[in-house]
Amino acid sequence: MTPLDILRAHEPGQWTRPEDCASRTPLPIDEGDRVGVVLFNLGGPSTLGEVEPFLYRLLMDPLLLDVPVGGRMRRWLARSVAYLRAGTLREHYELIGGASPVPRLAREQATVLQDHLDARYGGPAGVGVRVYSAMRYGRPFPEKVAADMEADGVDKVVLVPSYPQYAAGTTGSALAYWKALGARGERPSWPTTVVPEYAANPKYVQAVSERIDEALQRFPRHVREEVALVFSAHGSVFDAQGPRKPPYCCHVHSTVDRVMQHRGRDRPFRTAFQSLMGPNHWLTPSTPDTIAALAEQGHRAVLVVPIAFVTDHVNVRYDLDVDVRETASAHGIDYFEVTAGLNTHPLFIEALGEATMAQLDVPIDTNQRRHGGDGHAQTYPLRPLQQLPRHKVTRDGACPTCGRQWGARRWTHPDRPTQSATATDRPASPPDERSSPLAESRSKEDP
Ligand SMILES: C=CC1=C(C)c2cc3[nH]c(cc4nc(cc5[nH]c(cc1n2)c(C)c5CCC(=O)O)C(CCC(=O)O)=C4C)c(C)c3C=C
Ligand SMILES: [Fe+2]
Repeated sequence: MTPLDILRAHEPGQWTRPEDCASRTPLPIDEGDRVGVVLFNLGGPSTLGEVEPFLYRLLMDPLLLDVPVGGRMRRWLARSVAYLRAGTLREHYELIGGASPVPRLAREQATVLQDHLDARYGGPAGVGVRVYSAMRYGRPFPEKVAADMEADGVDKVVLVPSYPQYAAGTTGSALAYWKALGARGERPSWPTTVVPEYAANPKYVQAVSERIDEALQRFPRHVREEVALVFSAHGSVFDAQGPRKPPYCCHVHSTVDRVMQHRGRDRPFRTAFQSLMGPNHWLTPSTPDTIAALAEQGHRAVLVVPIAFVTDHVNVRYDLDVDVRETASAHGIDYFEVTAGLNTHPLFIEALGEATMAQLDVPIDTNQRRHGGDGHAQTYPLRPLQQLPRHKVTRDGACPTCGRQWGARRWTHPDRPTQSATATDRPASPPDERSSPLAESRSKEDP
């Protein structure tokens, strides 16, 4: 399917909410079934020669970039901007190793996820699981992946976008493409379920927190205590209002809230949006502005935590690690670091596994000890990793920042079904009010 085909198939107003795509009931799986897990990603150029076609496909996506021109005019515009932007972008890719790391890292994630799903769930349940990596704007394209799945005899499908937070331009776009392929008869029609988001999955949250701890070790010991965190989400255009307003912002704030809750709100933090381009109405504040504001408030050490994507990529390794680092230095930030991507962090792979399994009804209870689970778990975060139980998902999380009911789905512990919403959703008090001049900003993010 060409970028022009997907533009023509696009119906405005669709795919702006997880509800537009998510299945509300788990997909029944029988013993002997072959389940194909499609791990969707944005993709990226694997060579410098692929930079311009990658950009063209991206700029032709009506869900990512909503501009008031269509058809051939849009194609001309996308080609021109891709041509103009490609020169600069190639330089950025050259600086980070000559290509996008996304395709390689996404393949690795798919391999490790497959091993995990097989060992933890598929094997004990007698279900064949195969994980496929598919890219929205690069290779392998979803149509090629669908052909492989057909050749492999897949019976049922789970679509797992690698984006933790739902945005129409990322998850929505991947699903719209998959749906359009089905509508055009370019892939078989399988019984299918979708993971809409996993922004508050406890293992995902814990994996982000571990990346923070690793990166804190890179700061000199004497400043470590005072490092401020800037959670940096990829920018998104923010013009739809009212009930169709996309939940992306609420999901990002949900993730940040859970990570800081997990860390006992140990230090000052901010949430910001990066890599904004063009004159659109982007989510604010921007990452560079936020760092400048922190410098003005007297902070000297900043750790940036990319939060809306799960591998290293050019907008982290160049935009943050090179460009924003210079901005930070110019504003007097003496110590500046960026966390590594989650990539194949074991807890993150387990989170993807839980998100996948939450959409499936498998023939046995994989929580039972004889099936590799841990039977009855009492406390969630302190259990050894291999013993963590499968979590159930509810849909009643509220955004910790604006209070709308579009926060991330809440993951409740199967052995503590009565756990109150307030215990998990309300920002925690700081563990102690230290007498440091930064203490007042530890407890809660500034507006
Ligand atoms: C123009 C509008 C764009 C929106 C809206 C947008 C949202 C968005 N993007 C990501 C994740 C990634 N985007 C990446 C690259 C990239 N994104 C845009 C445009 C928009 N993204 C462009 C033009 C590019 C190309 C790079 C550049 O020109 O700077 C990447 C990097 C891929 C790589 O190969 O390294 C990621 C990752 C999210 C999560 C998001 C959320 C709404
Ligand atoms: Fe992007």
